[in-house]
Amino acid sequence: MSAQLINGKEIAAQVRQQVATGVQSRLAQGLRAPGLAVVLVGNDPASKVYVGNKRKACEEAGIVSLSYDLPEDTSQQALEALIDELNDNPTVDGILVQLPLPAHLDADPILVKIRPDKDVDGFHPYNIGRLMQRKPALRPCTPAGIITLLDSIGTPYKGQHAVIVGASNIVGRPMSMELLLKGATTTVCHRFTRDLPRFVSEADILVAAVGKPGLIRGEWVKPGATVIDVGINRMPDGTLKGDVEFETAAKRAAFITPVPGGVGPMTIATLLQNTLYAADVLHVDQD
Ligand SMILES: Nc1nc(=O)c2c([nH]1)NC[C@@H]1CN(c3ccc(C(=O)N[C@@H](CCC(=O)O)C(=O)O)cc3)C=[N+]21
Ligand SMILES: [Mg+2]
Repeated sequence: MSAQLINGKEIAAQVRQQVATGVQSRLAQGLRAPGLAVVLVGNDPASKVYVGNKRKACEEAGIVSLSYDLPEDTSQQALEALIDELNDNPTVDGILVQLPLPAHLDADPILVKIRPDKDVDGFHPYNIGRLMQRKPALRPCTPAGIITLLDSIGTPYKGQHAVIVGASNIVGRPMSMELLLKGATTTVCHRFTRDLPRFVSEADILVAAVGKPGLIRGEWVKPGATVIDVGINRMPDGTLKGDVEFETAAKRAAFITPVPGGVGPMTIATLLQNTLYAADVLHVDQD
């Protein structure tokens, strides 16, 4: 392997420590600790693990985590009523509704209902619009966390070709806006892209966010590229595998993120940053 590993776990720990310091400084000023409401509907085992990790990370940083575990058969109306209540609760700075929701629920009206200044996932159309118009407010956690990783290795951005594989609302699309804001020339590839290997081979910065294990072949990677793997694919043997064929890609790349221990921990650390930002900067005197 010639690539240098980007240690997301370590950088995430540093970010969480910075957040903890920010929380301490609020307390020293006589302000309350930031509060994050985490809403989980149903019993999806993966969601339970993720939500558990988020709550634990909050508590370690001194953020108060308010848990709302709702039954699988929760109605759209009941979930929307909870959002109204959390929007009006002055001790709640951030609201996170874990996705995916059970099939009978429609996520869009829920996400639009969250007050944009409490939208710590950055999924509200207001926050997406702000990012698109290069005045980001609350930014989606995974793409923002990836920018923290790229900054940590001194990525030059300007003049670089960033290629994003995957065009989802939560990763690919906001990732393209983040990289464009940094001055990269940005291409988004997706299921209808013809000749994916050609685009990948031209990427100075490659972000893979498709959810297909090993889709990106190591031989496609441009020598010296920075490779960011967002894929978290649970294999039948229980191990996690990224979207990038790691061993071969690492021979050609200059920098690469591992799975696990790369992007995933950064998503959670950025959620904590967003919650502190919502409390410190976007605070509207509700109380
Ligand atoms: N409203 C909402 N916001 C989200 O941010 C959100 C969501 N819904 N739904 C699901 C996805 C997924 N996601 C991850 C967070 C951390 C890890 C993470 O910590 N991964 C560890 C491994 C964890 C494991 O072992 O499974 C790692 O990559 O090292 C992974 C995935 C947040 N998501
Ligand atoms: Mg606020």
